[in-house]
Amino acid sequence: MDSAAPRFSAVGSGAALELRGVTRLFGALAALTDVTITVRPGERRAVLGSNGAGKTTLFNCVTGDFPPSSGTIRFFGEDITHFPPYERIRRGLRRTYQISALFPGLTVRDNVYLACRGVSRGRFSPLRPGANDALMHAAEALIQAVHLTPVREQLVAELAHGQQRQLEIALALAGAPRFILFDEPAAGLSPTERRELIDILTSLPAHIGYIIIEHDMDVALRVVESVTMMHNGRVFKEGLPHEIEADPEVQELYLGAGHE
Ligand SMILES: Nc1ncnc2c1ncn2[C@@H]1O[C@H](COP(=O)(O)OP(=O)(O)OP(=O)(O)O)[C@@H](O)[C@H]1O
Repeated sequence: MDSAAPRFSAVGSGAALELRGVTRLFGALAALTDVTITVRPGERRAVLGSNGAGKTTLFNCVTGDFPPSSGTIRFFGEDITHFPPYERIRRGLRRTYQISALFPGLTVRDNVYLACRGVSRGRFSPLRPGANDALMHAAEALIQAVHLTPVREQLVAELAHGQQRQLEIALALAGAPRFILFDEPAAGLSPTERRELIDILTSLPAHIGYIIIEHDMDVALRVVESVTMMHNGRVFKEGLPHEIEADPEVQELYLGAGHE
């Protein structure tokens, strides 16, 4: 993204997400070792690395799915290292999963509405919402943001795979997030669906930063302005997308290892 520098200055200078010396052990295995990463508000970062590099473990530590063994994690300046996941969600952190978390028997609109309702702190009537319901308006806006307006009345089970992935992004956008962790959003997508995904991610509001784990380099490097390369649970390299792409060590370690 060429306009990265002006976009950052417009959204603030403190860190959105800051990991300091994060280590995560599973018995004798160190899935993460002394990982230090700083992501600014509004920044979009790819975390790349071969299988087992520690990418998913990194996400799990940030979301609170399991805590780090040592080190600290700050979210917009606040130490969240030992917060339960829901407290992180309340502060505007979201995540998508490789495995779908959708309700297949409900429509697109109902899925997004329920997500909006789930992260809202208001009280609700048990009656079905009307068209003027504020949360319903919010849901419609999110459906539009992920290009699903034409299929909003369809059941999720009837959607194409790519549309389901788009819907997952809408759910992550519910309730004014400040930062999103995207876990391989391009997995299993067709070339057309990948282009659509790139369009959706690059059109997100400027203040929403994210980290994306993505094996598809064509997608990853087009939707971020910075890259962290991991290897064996450690940060191996950081840089701009074109620097990482051209780096001989990265090419040998990752690009040459079956990833295109
Ligand atoms: N719950 C767990 N229990 C034991 N070991 C785990 C657990 N989760 C991850 N690991 C191990 O930690 C290391 C890092 O795994 P992780 O899933 O974070 O890597 P990854 O970079 O996300 O890989 P992939 O690209 O295959 O998803 C691996 O050796 C993995 O086997």
